[in-house]
Amino acid sequence: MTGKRNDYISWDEYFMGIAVLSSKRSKDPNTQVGACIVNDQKIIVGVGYNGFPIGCDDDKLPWDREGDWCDTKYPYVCHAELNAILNSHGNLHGATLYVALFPCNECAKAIIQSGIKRVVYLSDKYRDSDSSKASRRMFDDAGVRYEHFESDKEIVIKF
Ligand SMILES: O=c1ccn([C@H]2C[C@H](O)[C@@H](COP(=O)(O)O)O2)c(=O)[nH]1
Ligand SMILES: [Zn+2]
Repeated sequence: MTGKRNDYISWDEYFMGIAVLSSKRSKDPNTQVGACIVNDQKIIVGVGYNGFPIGCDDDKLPWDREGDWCDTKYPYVCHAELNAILNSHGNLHGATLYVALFPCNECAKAIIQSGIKRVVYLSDKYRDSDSSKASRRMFDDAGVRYEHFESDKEIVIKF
């Protein structure tokens, strides 16, 4: 056989694959989110997933979705996009964020402020929420492009 193989994955599939793999580290029982930031040289400059802050015990803080706000996960969980930004090194201006879930309004603010200019997302399950509407509004104003990830590939990892 001669020549290169042609069933290799695209850059978008590669980086979204890393975002999805990162989500597998999440301990959230309902929604696992991973994020991967890539600079304009196609170099990964940050990864993250949703979880409690460093030093906060995942076995002690709540994972509930409902009840008294302080007894749910929401006030404590650090979102995947924010973790990826906080974990990043180097300049994020013009970078692309690959993320397993369309960013909430709080993450949208951090994305814009960090200089990220393109967001590629997989799930948009909260599309009709006020938070998603606010994110789209801010992205549109700030000139951040966002696009749904499309692929017909299946990537299986077996260890
Ligand atoms: O922009 C976002 C929005 C949400 N997340 C995280 C935060 C939570 O851990 C889950 C959402 O939980 P639900 O049970 O689906 O409400 O997703 C994130 O990382 N980034
Ligand atoms: Zn968020």
